[in-house]
Amino acid sequence: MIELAENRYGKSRVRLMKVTRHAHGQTHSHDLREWTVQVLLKGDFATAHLDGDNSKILPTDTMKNTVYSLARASKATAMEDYAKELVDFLLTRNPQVSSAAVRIESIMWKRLTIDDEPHPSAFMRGSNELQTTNIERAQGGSFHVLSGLDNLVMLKTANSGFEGYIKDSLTTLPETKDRLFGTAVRAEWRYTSPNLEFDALRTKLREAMLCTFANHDSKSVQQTLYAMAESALEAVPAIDEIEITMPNKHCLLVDLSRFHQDNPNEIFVPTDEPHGYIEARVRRKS
Ligand SMILES: O=c1[nH]c(=O)c2[nH]c(=O)[nH]c2[nH]1
Repeated sequence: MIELAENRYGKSRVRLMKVTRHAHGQTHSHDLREWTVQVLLKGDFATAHLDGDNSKILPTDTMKNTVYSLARASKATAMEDYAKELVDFLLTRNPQVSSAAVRIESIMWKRLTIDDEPHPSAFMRGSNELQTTNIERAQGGSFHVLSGLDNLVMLKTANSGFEGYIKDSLTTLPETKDRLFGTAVRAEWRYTSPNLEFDALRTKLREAMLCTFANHDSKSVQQTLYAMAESALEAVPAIDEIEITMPNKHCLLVDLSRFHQDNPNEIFVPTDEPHGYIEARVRRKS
């Protein structure tokens, strides 16, 4: 006997750019947002899978159109608030849907500075860092808000060592008090309420993590990751849990002795693969 265990469907990689135009007399200024949206629905779709009956299927093409139409209508500035509107819209119009989830990844655009002045309508790509949110709600239930960031690439050239680890017959790694520490942070935190100043909290949380990364006297990636999580939980009381992933993007010291040169931690080979993979979820004790 075979049965349908679980299913969900929706539209992925819906790319959207929104320009908000502010007019101030003769002058103008624009805000720019670029989002990649995913919509996923769970519900009563068994007959579609089992019988080929699409009568309960909202086409994913319609979901894509909904993303654009609601983006036009929405006054939300934080992507969390727009995602909530999208979830509500889909649940209200589709009783066959038991829960709706929206994920948004926001691309970093920065305003150009020209002649020391912020330009009203020209932007540059800030970095490949993404700001993310996942909003989910069941029919009649409340919102679950998980926000985060991805690919926050950072490196520190001091205050990082790695010593005192297990040594066995396969150990080749030398102990070091002074190494480069490069990483690309992925983080996801859970808000305890769906009604918050999401943009301001995100800024505060991100700043706290950056500050800890920069200033931490690191004995390992593990210790710094935990310290960053702790500082995020301290900076933003409205979250109760954060998961952080930090690859250890090794920078290997080049042996220059073959050329009768010293190398006092100046010349490295940056490597991507293989890399260490460190992950932890840190939460408030209940
Ligand atoms: O910070 C580190 N943690 C490890 O677990 C580890 N393992 C390793 O080879 N180098 C490092 N660095």
